[in-house]
Amino acid sequence: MDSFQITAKKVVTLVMVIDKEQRKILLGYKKRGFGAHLWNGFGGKVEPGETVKDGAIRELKEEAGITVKPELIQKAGVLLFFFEHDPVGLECHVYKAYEYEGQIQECDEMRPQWFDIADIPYDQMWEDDKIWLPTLLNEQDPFFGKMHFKRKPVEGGDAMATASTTSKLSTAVAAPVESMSPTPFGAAQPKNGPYAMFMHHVERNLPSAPKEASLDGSIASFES
Ligand SMILES: Nc1[nH]c(=O)nc2c1ncn2[C@H]1C[C@H](O)[C@@H](COP(=O)(O)OP(=O)(O)OP(=O)(O)O)O1
Repeated sequence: MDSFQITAKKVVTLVMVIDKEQRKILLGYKKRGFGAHLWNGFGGKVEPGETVKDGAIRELKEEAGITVKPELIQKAGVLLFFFEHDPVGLECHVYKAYEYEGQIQECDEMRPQWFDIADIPYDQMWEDDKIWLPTLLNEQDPFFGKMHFKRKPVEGGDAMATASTTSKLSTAVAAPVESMSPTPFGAAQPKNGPYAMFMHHVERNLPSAPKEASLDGSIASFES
């Protein structure tokens, strides 16, 4: 486990927008950067001077064009990601929102699209999402998760999606969104990104949401 020891962490956010009535979830296709070519919630680094929640709201606006009021966005959990031989872990604060304002819009980083909750493209998402996203959707939050990743070998068919993945995506149910562009599939794409999940542990139904994780992988404090 020494190869997973971290000495620092980066705080990032992830927002899941859910339409309870229609049983749909808004995901974004990441066009570039960390996690490129995967579907995910909206989020990114928290900037100096802003709260984690404010960072989550800002990233949602930047990446999906929509606004959520601070009182209508709820902390669903914290995930701590460890990457082998990387001394910096990711502390990812996951939020959920059932209401939003504004028009959903694509940006240069993300292409938003609604998916039926029964048809979430887990095979084109970070591998850990299938572990904790059902927890959020089933309202078994707050949760705390620890996920350990190993880098996939560059060669080998396993690390690459095949044509069948492409066709699955094209059948995903989508509600109309302004200014959509086609997903640039065609060439081989990374399946679930360049990392393989090696180990995971999730605690569900916590009495309150974790606020911060310790470098040893435990919960340091809870939201008051
Ligand atoms: N294993 C994982 N599972 C997951 O579901 N989301 C992950 C993940 N690892 C990282 N993320 C998400 C969290 C966060 O929204 C984003 C990483 O934040 P980054 O700041 O690196 O991303 P960006 O390139 O979007 O940065 P910004 O420039 O801050 O927008 O990727």
